[in-house]
Amino acid sequence: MFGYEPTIYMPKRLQTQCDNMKIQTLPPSTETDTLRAALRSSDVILDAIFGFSFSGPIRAPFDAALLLLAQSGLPIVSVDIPSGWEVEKGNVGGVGLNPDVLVSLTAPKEGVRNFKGRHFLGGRFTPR
Ligand SMILES: NC(=O)C1=CN([C@@H]2O[C@H](COP(=O)(O)OP(=O)(O)OC[C@H]3O[C@@H](n4cnc5c(N)ncnc54)[C@H](O)[C@@H]3O)[C@@H](O)[C@H]2O)[C@H](O)CC1
Repeated sequence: MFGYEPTIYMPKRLQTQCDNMKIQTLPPSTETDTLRAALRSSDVILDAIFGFSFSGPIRAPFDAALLLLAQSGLPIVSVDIPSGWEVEKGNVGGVGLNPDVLVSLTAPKEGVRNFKGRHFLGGRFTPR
């Protein structure tokens, strides 16, 4: 896909598209072996697990998954809000990822006000 070989963890509603495009997927599981193996052969994590509807405490299997992602040492790019952060309060539970790059969608969310990494704003903007 554009020269990349993505592996998608828990694609949920995108499973059909992934199958059609022959993109490797990892199904929901409390076992972390497949995710751990995929991380070993990855260069970067594109984090889009949770967005602004996340509120703690984090439930399984995401607790173990987020820990693995954080411990992988790979660069992380988060979409809209880092997974595990609450939209208004930020990383209050301390379980959230700490990405190198954040791409906020439409508008930065209050919870990332003190985010210190590279921060981009993306989306569709309409003129007044
Ligand atoms: N709608 C808009 O105007 C915009 C939306 N944006 C982004 O779009 C997605 C919307 O995704 P949504 O499904 O509403 O929310 P999440 O991605 O956060 O996923 C909800 C999902 O997570 C589960 N969950 C919540 N808390 C926990 C927890 N503690 N442990 C485990 N699982 C949890 C919940 O059950 C749901 O299944 C979103 O990314 C927005 O950020 C843009 O902002 C653009 C405008």
